[in-house]
Amino acid sequence: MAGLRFKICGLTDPADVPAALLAGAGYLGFVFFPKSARHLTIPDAALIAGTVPEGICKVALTVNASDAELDAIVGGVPLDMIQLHGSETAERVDEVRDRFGLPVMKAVGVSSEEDLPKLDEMGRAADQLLVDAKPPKGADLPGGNGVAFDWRLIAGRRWPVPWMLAGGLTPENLDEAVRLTGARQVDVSSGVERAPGVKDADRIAAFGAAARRLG
Ligand SMILES: O=C(O)c1ccccc1NCC(=O)[C@H](O)[C@H](O)COP(=O)(O)O
Repeated sequence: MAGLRFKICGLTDPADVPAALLAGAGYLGFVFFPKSARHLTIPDAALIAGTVPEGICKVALTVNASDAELDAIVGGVPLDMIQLHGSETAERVDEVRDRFGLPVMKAVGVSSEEDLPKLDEMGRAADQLLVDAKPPKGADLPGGNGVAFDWRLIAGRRWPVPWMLAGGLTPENLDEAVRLTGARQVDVSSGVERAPGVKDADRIAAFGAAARRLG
């Protein structure tokens, strides 16, 4: 398989796009979740996504969104994929794919072995899996918390669809995370920020360099 592909998630500024592209990102994520510091309005997301060249996958990240909310997002922003990051069921994954005609990436939070069957279930339903850390107790956000899970839990596990490792990744720990899990796609948000919702071009470049070394 080709080199390590990565997604920079939670872009909030138009200047984040060239930084991510220069680093070699293959996916860019836009967060639609008002409690998040990375939340974008539809016009702001349209402005940023509109600058992304063809061939780079633009992902809308939503949490238990209704059809009406998804209608507004998909109707207002140029997108290539929908990420479902809430408690959506396999049936909802199918519904969203059918209604919007876009591939669906389903996020599953992992903190113990008990979470692994969910990965298998969603690996049969979704077009891609995002294998993320479960949020800490009491967290406001179901993802983007900058925490990692025990990567050994998924060592050697595979699913029938492409999957991405996420949760607490940084330029510094990417090597170990990939070595332990065998991931060929990864996702990062907090690890390339200087403050919640504020991406750091130098850290994005460092993440891209770490990904290239693993490619
Ligand atoms: O990033 C957010 O603010 C967010 C809000 C609500 C649901 C999910 C969210 N992020 C999901 C992602 O795909 C993150 O990139 C992923 O959880 C990894 O985040 P991090 O641990 O901060 O690198």
